[in-house]
Amino acid sequence: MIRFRLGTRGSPLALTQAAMVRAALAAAHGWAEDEIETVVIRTTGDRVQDRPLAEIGGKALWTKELDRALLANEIDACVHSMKDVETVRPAEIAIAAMLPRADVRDRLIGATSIETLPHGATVGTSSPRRRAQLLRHRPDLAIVMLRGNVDTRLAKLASGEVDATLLAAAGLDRLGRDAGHAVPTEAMLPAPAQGAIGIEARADDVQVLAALAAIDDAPTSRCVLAERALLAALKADCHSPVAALAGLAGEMLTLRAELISEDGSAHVEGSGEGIDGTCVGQELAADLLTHAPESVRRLFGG
Ligand SMILES: NCc1[nH]cc(CCC(=O)O)c1CC(=O)O
Repeated sequence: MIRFRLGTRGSPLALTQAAMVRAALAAAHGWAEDEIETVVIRTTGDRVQDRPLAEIGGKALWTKELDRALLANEIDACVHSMKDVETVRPAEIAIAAMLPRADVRDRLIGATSIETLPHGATVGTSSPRRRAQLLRHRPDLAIVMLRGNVDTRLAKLASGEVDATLLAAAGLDRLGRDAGHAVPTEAMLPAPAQGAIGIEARADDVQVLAALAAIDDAPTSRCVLAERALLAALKADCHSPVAALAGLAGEMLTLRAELISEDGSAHVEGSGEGIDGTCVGQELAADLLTHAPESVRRLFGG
C-alpha cells in the first residue's frame, strides 16, 4: 500500500535527498520504506545544462514542475535543497519540514585553500556568490562558468577544464564524494539555506503537514527561515551575490550576512540577533542596504 508520494528531481543528489526524507518519514511513523513512493519529476533547470541559470527564465527553475505536480495532487510532498527554493512561493504551498542541516560550508576542490590557488588560476563556478567572494579576495583569478550536477563538475575538473571548483560540502557528503578542502565560514560565508533539505506540501493538506511535522528539525527551520527572510527582504534569490548564515545559542538567533558586487570589488557585511528569525532577517537586510556601497546596493531591492 502506498501511503505517501514524494516528488523529487531526478539528479543523483536529489534522489539521495529524497531517500533521506523517505527514511526519516518511515522511521518517524513506523511505515515500511516501500509504502513511500518516490516520484521523479524533470525540471527546467535539469533540462537546460549549457546556459547560465539566470538566462533560462530565472525564477522557479527547480520548483515549477514540482509545484504543478503537487497542486495537481499527483504527489503529496516535494523534496528540495532549500538553497534552490525561491523566497516567494505560491500561497497554496507551504514549507512543511526541514531535515537536520548538514555541513554548511563550501569545499574547494583542486587546491587546499583560496590563498594557495596559483596566480591567475581558473576556477569554475556558476554561482554569482562564489564568483564574487573569490574575486573579493583574489582578483587575479579567472572565474569561468561551470554547470551540471556534482559528478559532472568533478569530471570537468578532472579533465583539466578548470584548475579548481567550489561545491557545497553537503552535496558532496550526501553523494559520498570525499573531495576537496572545507573553506571556513569566516573565509567564505555560505549561500542562504545551504545544507538544508526542505519538504513542501499543499498548505491545506493537514494530514500530510502533520506527518511531515514529525520529521522537522526545529533549529534548522528557524535558522533557514531567518536566512530566507533576509533574502526576501533584499528581493534577492539564489543567483544573487549574497551569503548568509544563522546560528542559535539557546533561544537567541544570530544572523551574519554579506552582499558583494559582482566583480568582488565592493561589499558590505553585518550581523544581527534576536528571537524572531524573520525580524532579524528583515532588519539585517535593511541595515545592509543602508550601508552598502552603490555598486552593491543597485543589485538589490529592485
Ligand atoms: N545550486 C545547486 C545546489 N543546490 C544544493 C546543493 C548542495 C546541497 C545543499 O546545499 O544542501 C547544490 C550544489 C552545490 O552548490 O554544490
